[in-house]
Amino acid sequence: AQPSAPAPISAPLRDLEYGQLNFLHTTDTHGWLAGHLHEPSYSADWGDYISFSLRIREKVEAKGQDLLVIDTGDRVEGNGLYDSSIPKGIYLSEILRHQHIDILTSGNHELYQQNTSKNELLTTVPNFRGHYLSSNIDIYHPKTNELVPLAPRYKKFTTQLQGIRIVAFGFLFNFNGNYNNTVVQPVEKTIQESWFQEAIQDKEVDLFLVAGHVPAHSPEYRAIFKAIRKVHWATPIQFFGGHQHIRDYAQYDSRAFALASGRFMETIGFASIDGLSTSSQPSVASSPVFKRRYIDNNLFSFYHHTGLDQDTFPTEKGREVTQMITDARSALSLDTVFGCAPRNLWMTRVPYNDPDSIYNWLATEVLPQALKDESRGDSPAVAILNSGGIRFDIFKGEFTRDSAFIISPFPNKFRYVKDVPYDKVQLIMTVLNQQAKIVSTSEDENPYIHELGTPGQSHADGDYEEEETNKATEETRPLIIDGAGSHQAPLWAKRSDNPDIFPGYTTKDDAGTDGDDTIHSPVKNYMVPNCIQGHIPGNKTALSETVDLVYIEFLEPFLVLAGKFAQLDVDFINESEEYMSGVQLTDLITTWVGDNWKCDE
Ligand SMILES: O=c1ccn([C@@H]2O[C@H](COP(=O)(O)O)[C@@H](O)[C@H]2O)c(=O)[nH]1
Ligand SMILES: [Zn+2]
Ligand SMILES: [Zn+2]
Repeated sequence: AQPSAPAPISAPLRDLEYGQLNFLHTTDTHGWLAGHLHEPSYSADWGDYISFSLRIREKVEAKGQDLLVIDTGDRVEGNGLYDSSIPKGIYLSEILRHQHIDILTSGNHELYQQNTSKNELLTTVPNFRGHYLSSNIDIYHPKTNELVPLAPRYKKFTTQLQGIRIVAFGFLFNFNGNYNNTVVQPVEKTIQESWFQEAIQDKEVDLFLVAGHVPAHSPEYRAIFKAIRKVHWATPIQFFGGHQHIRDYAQYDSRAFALASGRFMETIGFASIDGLSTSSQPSVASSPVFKRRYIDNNLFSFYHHTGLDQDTFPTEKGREVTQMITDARSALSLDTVFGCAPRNLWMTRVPYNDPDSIYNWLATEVLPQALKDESRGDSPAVAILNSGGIRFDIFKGEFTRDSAFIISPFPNKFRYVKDVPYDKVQLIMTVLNQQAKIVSTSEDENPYIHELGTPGQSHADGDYEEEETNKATEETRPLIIDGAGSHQAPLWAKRSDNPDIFPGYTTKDDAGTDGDDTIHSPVKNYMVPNCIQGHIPGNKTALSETVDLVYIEFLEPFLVLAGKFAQLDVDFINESEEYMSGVQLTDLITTWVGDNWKCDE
């Protein structure tokens, strides 16, 4: 039966512009497959996304067009649905696999821990066999210890309906923070290898598709673009990227574009290309036309773009996956409440030293009050955290087991070295927060910098003033509805008369300012330093000349470098010891919340 027409809802949405070949893209989902439970604008879950892609497929295939679904990595670390199970990821892998993904790749987060990359090799790659590509990652096979590609380097395939001939690759940016069971080869070196050179020599190609956990604007993608263009001066190239947690679209030339689709299941990226050649029509007269759209991940947008409604939109598979997510969250007790936050605490909505900054809260309350190694007696300490280790805001209200993993998912412990001159610690802080100047070896942006600070931000000039960004904002967040579950459309979606425009993503990219599907008003945002410090005890003036230098272990390689610049004669790797019996930041936060943030009876 014909689905009934959707209820007319007046709202400021831009439509999708379909083409001969269409794409849906996710990146940096970091375990947020339940969507955002407190933010209606991003409240659709992986089950809804499955329904959405099935419905879009029906729509485009009815017109004889093709659809490809892409994911570019960082699927793990960042949400209780992944991080709270033992072992990590057991529920997530099962939920993920129900989406049909045509091309997927690994991010850096799949490689930090030995078990995570092992799980990619033994579970995710087989779950997506024939679709998972890994052009520049090798792994020591856990059974044979042989160094093998994590997944096939590339593939050539032909689209179902039109016979568009595609050569696809799957890259990771030049990452060097991986555990030593994997090897990431720099992109620039990989593209000189014979398999890549042979792949791009193919003359019977209508499109090169480069999926990767690589920023849309990056030296890595420019190198791949140049390598392909050396052989094919006009063949269209569509890149999909990620890692910076931003919406972005880069134009390399009139036939080569790169789309990056945000983070944390806030965004479903859409791209389309018209005017491609095909196997049956190998030459076309006109130039291809590329389009892009960033879809806010909520049911209101999904209904709008599919032309369906709450009765006609859901698919059986989508409903089943939504149920799987609900069951997994319940099995993992993710709604267990540890305390109630008295106010919102923001990552970038306010300056990092503002009373409403999450970093200020950590530096002045959590670290001084909860981080203390009793074996160190009265020794004062300075504890250093990388801002990038804090992943999300805290909302006023219930602070749950899920919240703890959302804010601090990493299993990093604290380490320390004794009796470090206080002035050297401050010098180290200065060095860490100006890392860009010190480690940059070329004019290109150095990916090393991204390994320290808050994702999506560059700290090159060391200033932290207000700047406009395209992130979601506090004004979006008052839409939080007490007690609301997921599947909530934005509040304004319910107003059919004169919809308000709420602040949110207002993306500016190489194609202009019309990329977002939902029209928002812009917001301001603040830069965050690479690292913050907390004084233990908290009173700085009472510090003696030397302190214990405590740091989150992720920082150790950066401290080695910064220590050299500060002329501190400390061997961090051999002289440091575990602090407070190996407590992790997540546990520290949970304990502090339980002790300090009581819920009203
Ligand atoms: O153990 C870890 C691993 C990573 N980080 C931080 O994560 C970001 C990178 O995250 P993306 O999602 O790839 O952008 C990096 O800036 C590290 O600061 C960490 O703190 N601990
Ligand atoms: Zn990420
Ligand atoms: Zn990443």
